[in-house]
Amino acid sequence: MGDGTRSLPVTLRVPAGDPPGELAPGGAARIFTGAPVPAGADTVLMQEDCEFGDGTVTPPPATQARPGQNIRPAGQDARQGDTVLAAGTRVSARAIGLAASVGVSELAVRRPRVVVLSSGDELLPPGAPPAPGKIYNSNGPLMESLLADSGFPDVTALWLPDDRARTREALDQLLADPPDLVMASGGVSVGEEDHLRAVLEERGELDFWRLAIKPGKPFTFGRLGDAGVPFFGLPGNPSAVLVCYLMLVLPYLRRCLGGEPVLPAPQRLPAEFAVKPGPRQEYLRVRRVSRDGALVLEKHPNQSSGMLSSAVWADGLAVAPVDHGQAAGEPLDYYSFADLLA
Ligand SMILES: Nc1nc2c(c(=O)[nH]1)N[C@H]1C(S)=C(S)[C@@H](COP(=O)(O)OP(=O)(O)OC[C@H]3O[C@@H](n4cnc5c(N)ncnc54)[C@H](O)[C@@H]3O)O[C@H]1N2
Ligand code: MOO
Repeated sequence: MGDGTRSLPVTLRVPAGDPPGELAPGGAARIFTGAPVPAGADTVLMQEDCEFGDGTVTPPPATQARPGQNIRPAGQDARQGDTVLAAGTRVSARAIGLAASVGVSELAVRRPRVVVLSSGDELLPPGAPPAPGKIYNSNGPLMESLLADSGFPDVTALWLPDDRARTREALDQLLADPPDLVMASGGVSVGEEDHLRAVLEERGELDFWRLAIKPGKPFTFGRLGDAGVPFFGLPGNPSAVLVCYLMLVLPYLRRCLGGEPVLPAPQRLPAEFAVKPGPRQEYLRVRRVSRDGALVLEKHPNQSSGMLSSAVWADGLAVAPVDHGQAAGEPLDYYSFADLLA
């Protein structure tokens, strides 16, 4: 470093990409952003702060320079032997960037294979002409897309009719090459045509049936076949599928993969609406709105579990605890869809 009065000969030029080289004592190097610091140099000054002569440079007074400035030390991001991505880390774009920065071009990943089942004789595939008594299968595409949005793209989607023998056959077929998880919608309530839960009991075991949540009451969990493939039986109502996936299936998948936390921390926000006490924990489709500069929760007026337009209108879920009533203005836990899927 100069003392501000002495001009130094520029003896070296170090473009980015060149090997470091060595700076002779008493000399200065012209160096470019991204270039390695030559041996013998300990400080980089910005050219704007220097004066240039014919092959010489006059640095600013030493008081304006700090040794090491403008140098990124080797090992600043990661040192040899450091774990840069711990097991259980989701392979995000950020993680891929970090792996690439340490020269890693391939990562060993666990990518669960999920089978999505949509059950019901009333279901038509979207795109088919409408027909009396039929509705479009929204849960299949919803489940597939929720899985893809949360990092699980390896999905096989199947349709099951309301038929015990064919349901049995389909489960046997998929157990010939067991996936990591089966997620079904519909057929888990108490109707005579609800066969999935019955076949689960034949072909595996039912761990539990029914939860005190709204929507999602007939939620079913069990294990299929000798492999004990986890089976999530989601109720057929589309908003129940959305809530049960975000609050039950996705946390389970994350826990299996070692990713913590499995749920984001909720935000506590005042609700603009009153809550009536009820026997089930309720997941309300809400959105955050700004009122007089403060964020509050607005509830969609129609919370029917059969509809999805309210889920598209909403930007998240507010949770009303069991047997809990409150007046408008009191706070509730809120999870944004973006946080839940991140
Ligand atoms: N007697 C009782 N009936 C019902 C009860 C109950 O406790 N006792 N619970 C109700 C609740 S809560 C729910 S949720 C539903 C769930 O029943 P299932 O899981 O057996 O579902 P399904 O009956 O097959 O379907 C319910 C509803 O959702 C429609 N659906 C089904 N699959 C799809 C799909 N892939 N895409 C779009 N919509 C779908 C289906 O047509 C029904 O309207 O049970 C209540 N009944
Ligand atoms: O789960 Mo049901 O969706 O409570 O209506």
